[in-house]
Amino acid sequence: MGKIGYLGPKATFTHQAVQSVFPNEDYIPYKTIPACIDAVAKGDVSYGVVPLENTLEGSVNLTLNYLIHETRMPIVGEVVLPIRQHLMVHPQNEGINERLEAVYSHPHAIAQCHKFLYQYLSHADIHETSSTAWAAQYVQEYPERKIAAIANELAAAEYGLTIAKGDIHDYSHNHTRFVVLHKESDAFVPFSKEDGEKTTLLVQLPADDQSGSLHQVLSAFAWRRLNLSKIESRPMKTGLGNYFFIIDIEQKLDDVLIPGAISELEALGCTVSILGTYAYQVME
Ligand SMILES: O=C(O)C(=O)C[C@]1(C(=O)O)C=C[C@@H](O)C=C1
Repeated sequence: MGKIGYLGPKATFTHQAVQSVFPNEDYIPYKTIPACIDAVAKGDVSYGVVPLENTLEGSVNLTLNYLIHETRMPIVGEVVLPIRQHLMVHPQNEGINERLEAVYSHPHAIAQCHKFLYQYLSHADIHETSSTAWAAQYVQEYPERKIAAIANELAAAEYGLTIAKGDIHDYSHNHTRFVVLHKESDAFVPFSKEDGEKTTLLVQLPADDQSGSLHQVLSAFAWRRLNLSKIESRPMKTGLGNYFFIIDIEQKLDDVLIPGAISELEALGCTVSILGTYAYQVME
């Protein structure tokens, strides 16, 4: 299977996603999402796993931007995990919640707990880190400081922290989609079960902006009865008002329908790239 890269350090949510898809393999943690994607491109690891979207916070922009603008690595699989966020402190600081001076975590985790932080910890400074587990490790290293991390149970155990308050995410339906990347677009992913299939397209509208262009794009899918599960616009970074559209279709690339839709979009003057065609697994 080769080595599997992920957004580390040990005990991030991404680490959990990796373990659920690739049990008992060699894992390599990377400090950032771009470093993990580049490791796949350079062949330092065979597969890379990075977060893509959260139910409460939406897309992980860093992942999307890097995959679109910097290093196009095919998506070969997706895993969806339930996300439970906990507030954790060094055991020496148990019971000091009201006197906490700062809270550390990944921006997405902080955003998932906004209401909790506003209600109970508005006196504390909030610091963003490259991952939740990085924040937990930092709290472990500074027992003399009155600080906490927001991270998962695995991180509390890995870094010897005490959970001061469990399940602090603002809405119970909290899930994150993680994508599996590989240099070969048809690489095998050892899912224990498959819950569905998807194809992700990147569509650029014709340069001469005309009324109804997006409507025509959507029609190409609608009359073929291709169900879409997501459409999102992302800046092309060429000027205000210039966007790509990322479109998820609820099926794998076939011989007729999706190629037909792509040809129709190209005839309309769109530029279309396939970011991946893959199966996904939903973990309980
Ligand atoms: O920091 C982590 O533990 C991650 O795996 C990153 C990440 C994210 O980017 O969304 C993954 C899942 C949670 O939604 C919060 C953080």
